[in-house]
Amino acid sequence: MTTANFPPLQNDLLLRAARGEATERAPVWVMRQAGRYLPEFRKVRESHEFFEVCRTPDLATKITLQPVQRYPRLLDAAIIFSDILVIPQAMGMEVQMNPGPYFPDPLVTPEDVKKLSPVVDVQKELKYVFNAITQTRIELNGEVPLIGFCGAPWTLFAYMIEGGGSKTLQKAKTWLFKYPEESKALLLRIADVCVDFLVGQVRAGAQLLQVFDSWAGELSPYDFSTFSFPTLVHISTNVRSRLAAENLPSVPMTLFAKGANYALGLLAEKAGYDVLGIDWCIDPVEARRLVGDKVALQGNMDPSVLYGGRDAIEAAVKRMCEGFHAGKGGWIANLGHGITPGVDPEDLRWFFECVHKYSFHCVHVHKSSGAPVS
Ligand SMILES: Cc1c2[nH]c(c1CCC(=O)O)Cc1[nH]c(c(CCC(=O)O)c1C)Cc1[nH]c(c(CCC(=O)O)c1C)Cc1[nH]c(c(C)c1CCC(=O)O)C2
Repeated sequence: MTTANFPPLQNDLLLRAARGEATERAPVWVMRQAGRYLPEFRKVRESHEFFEVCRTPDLATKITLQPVQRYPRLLDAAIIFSDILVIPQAMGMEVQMNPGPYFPDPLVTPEDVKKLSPVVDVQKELKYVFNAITQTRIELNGEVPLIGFCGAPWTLFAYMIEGGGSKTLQKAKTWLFKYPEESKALLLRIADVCVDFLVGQVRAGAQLLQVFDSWAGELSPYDFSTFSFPTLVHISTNVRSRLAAENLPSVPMTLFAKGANYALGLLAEKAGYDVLGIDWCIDPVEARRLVGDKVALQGNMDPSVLYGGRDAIEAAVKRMCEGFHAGKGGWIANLGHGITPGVDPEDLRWFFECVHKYSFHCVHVHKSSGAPVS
């Protein structure tokens, strides 16, 4: 099976919105949509370890499809079931999930970089992700596009040094400020693995790529532009040139730099992504003002609104739709971060239904009256 003979795509709302084209309503999906809030996901996890699921294409495919099957005609994208931490594993580090990420042997000083594999054969090390993507593309049967992803170098660097989650990122920041040159070298080394990984995902069948810089918001604007931003540009530039050189589809690219709302103008202007994801700490109108019409936006309802019941969800979705539709440019409806365990799957269904209802309304009114919606 090659990319050319996958089943034809029946719903291209996501891809059109990502390219900034007008859509009849906003496409919608949610980060972590195949996850612990779903009983069918937890059922699979009862008998399989987290990374075992990632490494077994049958299981990764099954879980990727779970939300698509549960919410037929409501969901406009699938995202491959995997984790950002497969890159540190491919670079030679051990990572466990118990229940959060845990690295038994993190990088403590720049000396430890020697412990990483000198050359990473991404095609071999992450073949299981590529196989899962190809299998999912086949089983999706063209229903919705499939998103591939990776972690951004700064976020991965932080995990590799902290050895897991952290409130202050004290160890990772010690590296940045004490060993800036060694830090930049390691960040670029991770970025090169990201490039190979993302290109491989498109070769395997991914139709849009998202880079998650989940810890971008922990950096000052200066440190973000010094340490993270150059690696994000490295990724977008090299992925695009490699896709062109290898005659692969030029898929849209999304960057979600969580918390880096201070950098939205810079990112829209110079990072080289088609879509910028935003969290809930910025108003959609303000985000659109900062990025102009250069990129599509993705986001941004606070995931915790999903705990607030139907009226709260409907009001928040309506407000979000009005905010995003008030400006020009593409919009992909999403949460401002991943969906959390404990959300009732029926409340997520309601979120999708509200996006269908209100984003249609906004576009419609906008077009027919020529005036922004009140
Ligand atoms: C930081 C990060 C990680 N992983 C990821 C990020 C970036 C997005 C973000 O900021 O949330 C990305 C990720 N992780 C997972 C996906 C799958 C696709 C999807 O549904 O979006 C994606 C895109 C599955 C997962 N990754 C993980 C789970 C839950 C683990 C389980 O099954 O027990 C899932 C479904 C575990 C994971 N993986 C990670 C953490 C911190 C945790 C534990 C805490 C948590 O669950 O949020 C690292």
